[in-house]
Amino acid sequence: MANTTTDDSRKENNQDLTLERSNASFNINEITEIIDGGVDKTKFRKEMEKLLFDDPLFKDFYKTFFKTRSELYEESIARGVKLFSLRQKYKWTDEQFEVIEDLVNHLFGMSLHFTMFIPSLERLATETQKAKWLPLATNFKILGTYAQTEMGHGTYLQGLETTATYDPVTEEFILNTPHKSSMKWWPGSLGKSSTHALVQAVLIINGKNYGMHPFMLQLRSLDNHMPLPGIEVGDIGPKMTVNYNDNGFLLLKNVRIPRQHMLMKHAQVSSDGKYTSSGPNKAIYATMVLVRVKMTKWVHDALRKAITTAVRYSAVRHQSKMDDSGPEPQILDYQTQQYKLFPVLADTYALFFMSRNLRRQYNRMMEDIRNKGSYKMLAEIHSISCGLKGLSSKIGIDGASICRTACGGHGYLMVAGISEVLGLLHSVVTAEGEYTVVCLQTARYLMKQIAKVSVGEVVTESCEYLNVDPQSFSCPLQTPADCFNLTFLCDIFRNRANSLIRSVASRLQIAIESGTPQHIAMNNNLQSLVRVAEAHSETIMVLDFTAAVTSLRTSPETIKVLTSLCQLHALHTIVKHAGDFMETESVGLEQIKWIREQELKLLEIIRPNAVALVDAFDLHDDSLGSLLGVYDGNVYERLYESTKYNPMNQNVVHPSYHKYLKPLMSGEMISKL
Ligand SMILES: CC/C=C\C/C=C\C/C=C\C/C=C\CCC(=O)SCCNC(=O)CCNC(=O)[C@H](O)C(C)(C)COP(=O)(O)OP(=O)(O)OC[C@H]1O[C@@H](n2cnc3c(N)ncnc32)[C@H](O)[C@@H]1OP(=O)(O)O
Ligand SMILES: Cc1cc2nc3c(=O)[nH]c(=O)nc-3n(C[C@H](O)[C@H](O)[C@H](O)COP(=O)(O)OP(=O)(O)OC[C@H]3O[C@@H](n4cnc5c(N)ncnc54)[C@H](O)[C@@H]3O)c2cc1C
Repeated sequence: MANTTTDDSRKENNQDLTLERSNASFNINEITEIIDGGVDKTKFRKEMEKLLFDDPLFKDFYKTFFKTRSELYEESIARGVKLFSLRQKYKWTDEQFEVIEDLVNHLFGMSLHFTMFIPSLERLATETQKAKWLPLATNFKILGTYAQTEMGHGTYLQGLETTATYDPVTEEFILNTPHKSSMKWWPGSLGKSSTHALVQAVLIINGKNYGMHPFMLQLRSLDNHMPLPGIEVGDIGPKMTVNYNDNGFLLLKNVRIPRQHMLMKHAQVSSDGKYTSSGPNKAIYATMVLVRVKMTKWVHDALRKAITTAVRYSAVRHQSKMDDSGPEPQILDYQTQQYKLFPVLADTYALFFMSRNLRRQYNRMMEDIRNKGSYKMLAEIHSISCGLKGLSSKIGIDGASICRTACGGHGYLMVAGISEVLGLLHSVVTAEGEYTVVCLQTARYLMKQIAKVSVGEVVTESCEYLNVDPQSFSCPLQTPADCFNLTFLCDIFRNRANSLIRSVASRLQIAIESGTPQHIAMNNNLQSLVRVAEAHSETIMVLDFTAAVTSLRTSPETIKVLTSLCQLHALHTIVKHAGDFMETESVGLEQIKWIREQELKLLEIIRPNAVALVDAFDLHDDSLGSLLGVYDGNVYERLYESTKYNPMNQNVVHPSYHKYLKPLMSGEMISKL
C-alpha cells in the first residue's frame, strides 16, 4: 500500500521494493499515525520536512561526511540559527521542536540551549530568576549550556571540585576550578558558542561544604564573544562522532558573580550567608531525569534509521544462489539475514512504545510537582528512566551494529549512514549517566522495594510484580503455540526479574549479616545488580509493548503485524538471556527449544511485511541520511553519484602523486637517500 512520503525528485522505484510494498498486508499510514501521535502530527511533520528539506542547508545529509571539523561546526551553527529563528517565527512548542530535532538528526549547533539550559532554568530557578533569564534565553539574547562534568569526575557528583565560595562582604560567589581535574570538560556548545553556562559547583559558605549547586555564569562578552576575565574556554577536540558539536573545557579563576546568580528554587543563600533548602535534596538533578527520558526516544529515532536502511537495502541487494538453477535471491530472503534484522525491527518498535509510556509518566510527575508540589513520583521515575536509558542505548548500539554488518561492505561506508547512527548511540550510552552507573541506580531502588515487600509495605507500580512469591510460579508455556501468548510471556519476564532481584537481595543480606562490610558486599554483587536492573527494564519494555498492542484501536491487520513484532521482541530477549530465564525457572529447557522454533516461525510471518514495517516510519530521505536506504532503492546510482562530491576526487591526479609517488617510481627518491 502506498507510502505517504512524497518526494518529487524521486526516480522510478527499484522493482524489488515496488513488489515488496505491494505485498504488505496492512495500511502503513495507520502505523505512521500511531508513531507520529495522530493525523495532525503526521501533517505537521510532513510540512516541516517540506520546509526544511527544500532548504539546501538541511538537504543531502550524506554530504556532511566529506566536511572538515571546522566546516561541520560552522554549518551546524548555521543550521542551529536557522532552526532557532524558525522556532521563533512559527512559535513551535517544545514538543514540535523535538520532532524537528529528529528530522535533522540533532545535527545543529547550540542544541543544549533547548535540551538542558532552558529546562534547567525552568526547574531550578526561582520565579524572579525565571522572569529575568527565561525571556533572554528564549529570545536568544543569551545562549546557554549545562556545565557539570569535570575532567576528573563525571559520574560521582559528590566529587566535583569547582567551587562557588560565598563572600558576604560583596554578596558575591567566587567561582574557581582549583586543579586541572576540576576544569569543566565535555559540556556541549561550550567550546566556541555559548555566552552563558549553568555551572554546577560545590557551594562553600564560611568554609563549610554544602555540596553541588547550580549557578548562572556569563562566559563571553555579549559584544564581541571574547571570554570574560578569569575565564579560559575552548573545544576539547575530535570525538568518535558529534564532531559538529563544540564540546568544551572551562577553567575559572576567581570569577565573581552576584549572589542572585545561584539558582535558588530548591536551596537559598541569604545576603548574610545563611543556607536554607526546600524540596528533596536531589531536585537539583532534575534536568538529568528529563534528558534520560528523552534519550530513550532518541534511541528509537536513531535505530529506526539504521533498520530502515538495512531492511530496504536487503530487499534490493541480490547475492549468491540458494538454488543453482534459480536467480540470485534478495539477501532479505536468507533466514540468517532475517534473524539478524527482524529482532532489531521488533526492538525498534518496542523502544517506541516504551519511550512513549515513559514520557507520559514523566509528564504526570511534572504535573504533580507543578500543581501539588508533590515529588512523590520522583524516585520511581528516576529509577525507571535510569534503567531504560541504559537498556535502550545498549539495544540501540547492538541493533545498529547488526544493521551495519548486515549491509556488508557498503554498510561500512559513511554514506550508508549507519556508522553515524552508531556513533550517536555510543554518545547516549555514556552521556547523561554512564551505562553501568545508571543501571546501579535502578538496582539500588529495586533493593529498597524488595526490602519493603519483606516487611509488608506497599511497593510502587513498576515493582508490583515483587508482591508475588516466585515459589508459586510455574512456567505457563505448555505447548509451542503458548509461546505466542503475550500474557504468558509477560508473566515469564516478571518472574525472571522478581527471582533475580530476590536472589541478589538475599545474597547481600546474608553477606552483611555475616559481618561483611556493606560496601564490600555491594561491590561483590555489582555485576548481579546490573543484571537485575537489566531484567527489570526488559520487563518494563515487554509490558509496555504488550499493553500498547493489546489496546490499539486500529485495523485487525495492523494489530496482527504489531503483535508479531511484540512476540518476536519478547521471544528474542528470552533467547538472548536464556541462562537467566532457566536459572530462575521462568522457563525450562523444553520451552527454550520451542521458543527458538517459534522465533523462526515469526521470521516467516514478518517477512512479507518487512519493507512496509520500515516504510511505516515514513522517514524522508534527507532525514534518513543513508544512500543505501533511500526510498526509491536506487542504491548503486546514488553511491556512484556521491563520489562526485568527494573532495578526494576533485583532482583527477592528486598532488601527492607529484610530491611522493612519481619520485619513488622514477627512482629519484631512492637515489636521494
Ligand atoms: C541518538 C542520539 C541522538 C542524538 C545525540 C546527540 C548528541 C549527543 C548526546 C548527548 C548530549 C546531551 C546531553 C548530555 C548532557 C550530560 O551528559 S550532562 C551530565 C550528566 N551527568 C550525569 O548523568 C552524572 C551521573 N551521576 C549521577 O547522576 C549521580 O552522581 C549518581 C546518581 C550516580 C549518584 O549521585 P550521588 O548524589 O553521588 O549519590 P548518593 O548521595 O548516593 O544519592 C543517591 C540518591 O539520590 C537519588 N538520586 C540520584 N539521582 C537522582 C535524580 N536524578 N533524581 C532523583 N533522585 C536521584 C538516588 O536514587 C539515591 O536515592 P536513595 O533514596 O536511594 O538514597
Ligand atoms: C557526547 C557527550 C556529550 C556530553 N555532554 C555533556 C554536557 O553537555 N554536560 C556535561 O556536564 N557533561 C557532558 N558529558 C559528560 C557525561 O555526562 C559523562 O562523561 C558521563 O556522565 C560519564 O561520566 P565519566 O566520564 O566520569 O565516566 P566514568 O565514571 O569515569 O566511567 C568510566 C568507567 O568507570 C565505571 N564506574 C564509574 N563509577 C562507577 C561506580 N560507582 N560503580 C561501578 N562502575 C563505575 C563506569 O561504569 C565506566 O565503566 C558528555 C559526554 C559525552 C560523551
